[in-house]
Amino acid sequence: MTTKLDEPTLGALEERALRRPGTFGEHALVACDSLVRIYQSEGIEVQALQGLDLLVDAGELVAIVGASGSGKSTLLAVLSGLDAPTAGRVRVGDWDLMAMSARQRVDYRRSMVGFVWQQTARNLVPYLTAAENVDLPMALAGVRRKERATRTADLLAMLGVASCADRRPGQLSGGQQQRVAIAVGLANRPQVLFADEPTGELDTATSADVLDGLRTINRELGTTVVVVTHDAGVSEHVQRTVAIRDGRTSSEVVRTTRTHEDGTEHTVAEEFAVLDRAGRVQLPQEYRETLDLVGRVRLALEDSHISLWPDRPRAATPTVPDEETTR
Ligand SMILES: Nc1ncnc2c1ncn2[C@@H]1O[C@H](COP(=O)(O)OP(=O)(O)OP(=O)(O)O)[C@@H](O)[C@H]1O
Repeated sequence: MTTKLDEPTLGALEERALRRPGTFGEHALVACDSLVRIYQSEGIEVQALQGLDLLVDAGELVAIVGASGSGKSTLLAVLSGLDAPTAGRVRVGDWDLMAMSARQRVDYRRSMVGFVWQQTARNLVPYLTAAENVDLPMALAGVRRKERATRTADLLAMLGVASCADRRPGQLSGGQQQRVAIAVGLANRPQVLFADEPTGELDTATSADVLDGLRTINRELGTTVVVVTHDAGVSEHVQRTVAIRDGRTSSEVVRTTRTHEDGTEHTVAEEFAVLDRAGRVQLPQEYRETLDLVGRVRLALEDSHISLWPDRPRAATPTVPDEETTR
């Protein structure tokens, strides 16, 4: 989106980011604090990230969803060390991505993080077999041949593609290619695997297989996984889904498994709005439409919650139903 007059200036955003205390998300593995990324394109400013906050704990499997243009790829480019934000802070493990030299950036990309991209051609070398593709990053990192062979076999087996070891990418289905790509991304034991639309070119059934592969490696190896997608259906496969809107985190869905008294289990999905550090909260569109919330709204602090309702004559709002409460 283009810059509007009432949007904060870059200077103001930078100043705000620097004012923040340094402890934000100190226990998280991935911490994005007020990330801003502004592109200059033919004299027009595009604010792809507008103060985005995101925390991911070690061992989590998180999906980041958002409409086209919401800033997902920009965020992933920053987290993968390919792009630098205009302002804000970003840390992955002990790596401060704002202060890395070119050399450190290469080390970071080789040792700390792994990637799976939407285009399989970007993930796999076409003239190498699946096993050779998994072997390659380890060979470049100087891992001994025997250890490489064991790890390659283990990863391909874990991802259900052991039988594809001697085939080239062109001889594999799209889903098999992406599962081999996950193995390649994990070869050098990264702490985090970033996947950008890994199921974007696949049908629903094959997508489920690939997501299952991500869940398996998250569970078996403990690798933290961040999947970026425009497919809201992915949220059914992960514990936490973070929605991005207009370059900011807007809401989160957390799925937990609860056990009934009779021992049966069921999954509960709870939606949360995300309050940013300036106190802004984005109300879900359906809430705004249902209550016709536009422009100025009434706000009241209650004992345990905040009430918010349309700015209409008082007679029309004698009580505040629970549904109008923000969380
Ligand atoms: N290199 C660039 N130059 C100028 N504008 C850019 C550039 N890259 C991205 N943008 C703009 O930044 C905004 C966010 O883009 P981004 O690609 O991060 O969104 P996205 O959520 O990944 O979208 P999609 O799902 O379509 O890939 C968009 O308005 C886009 O046009």
